[in-house]
Amino acid sequence: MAASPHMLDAGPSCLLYLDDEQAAAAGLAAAAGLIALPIARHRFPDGELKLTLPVDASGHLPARAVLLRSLHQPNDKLIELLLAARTARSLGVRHLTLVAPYLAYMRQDIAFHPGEAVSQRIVGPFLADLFDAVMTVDPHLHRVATLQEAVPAAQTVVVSGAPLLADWIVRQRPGALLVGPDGESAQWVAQAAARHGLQHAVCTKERHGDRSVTIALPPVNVQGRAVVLLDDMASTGHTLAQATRLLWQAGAASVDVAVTHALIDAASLQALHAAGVGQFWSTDCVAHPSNCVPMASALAQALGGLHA
Ligand SMILES: O=P(O)(O)OC[C@H]1O[C@H](OP(=O)(O)OP(=O)(O)O)[C@H](O)[C@@H]1O
Repeated sequence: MAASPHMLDAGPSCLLYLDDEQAAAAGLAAAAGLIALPIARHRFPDGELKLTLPVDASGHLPARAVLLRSLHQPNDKLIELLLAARTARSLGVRHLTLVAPYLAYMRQDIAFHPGEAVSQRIVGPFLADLFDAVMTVDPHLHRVATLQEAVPAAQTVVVSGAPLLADWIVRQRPGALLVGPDGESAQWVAQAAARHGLQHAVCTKERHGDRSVTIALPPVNVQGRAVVLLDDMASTGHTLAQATRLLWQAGAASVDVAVTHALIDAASLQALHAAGVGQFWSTDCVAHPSNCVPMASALAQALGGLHA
């Protein structure tokens, strides 16, 4: 079936997803009123990938489509996006939106040493070349003001997990003190605190290496307070572990953690608990046992705005 102007006007009509994100796709499709269609994957013995897109009886896809792919552990996934997006175009998709709840390769935004690849400046345009629009949640854009700068030439939409994390936190720890572990987290901590009239403060952090950071607590009295550390992501967990130790030393009554992106593995999470973290909560941007805050409704709402 060839794409008609009517179909283009009708908004996205399908949500394409890879087979390991069936649950996330079902949630987003239901919230957004889309039909979820799986892309089948086959890995050849030599490691190469074959994708098969879910075409209709005449071998086509709808004129508008959304591709859901959260980009944690991203290296294979970037090849998937390349194969899927180019194939979708050849099968009739004229407007293609990437929904990447976690957007990878945004953290290296400058060359810290001569010769380093500035990944954000390479992966962002790569995605812009494949997709008409790119949507993500709380991207890590330290020295870049907007996602549009990182992903030029595509329409960009940023959804925040902070309000929904705040709703969760206030139910679990009413009256908590929200603390951000570094300057960049201030944007999310302030937003979450304002939503429920919570007190908040932000640490300062110096990063020395992948697993080495120095943190200083803000000048706020944490004695006897239920503290919730709020950040965009936990990866090795060293940032949150160090902040947690300092908060306990300063007399906090409890320290829990809420993050948008739970990139942390089981061993690092265990180390975080050993450092004094009580509960560890996350949105479902990255599938993880700690997921307790679904993002489907917020993403669906943003998709509606994108295609309105
Ligand atoms: O769990 P971890 O391994 O500690 O990583 C997570 C931390 O890293 C990121 O900040 P980062 O230090 O990269 O901020 P920067 O952009 O200021 O370097 C992120 O915002 C977290 O605070």
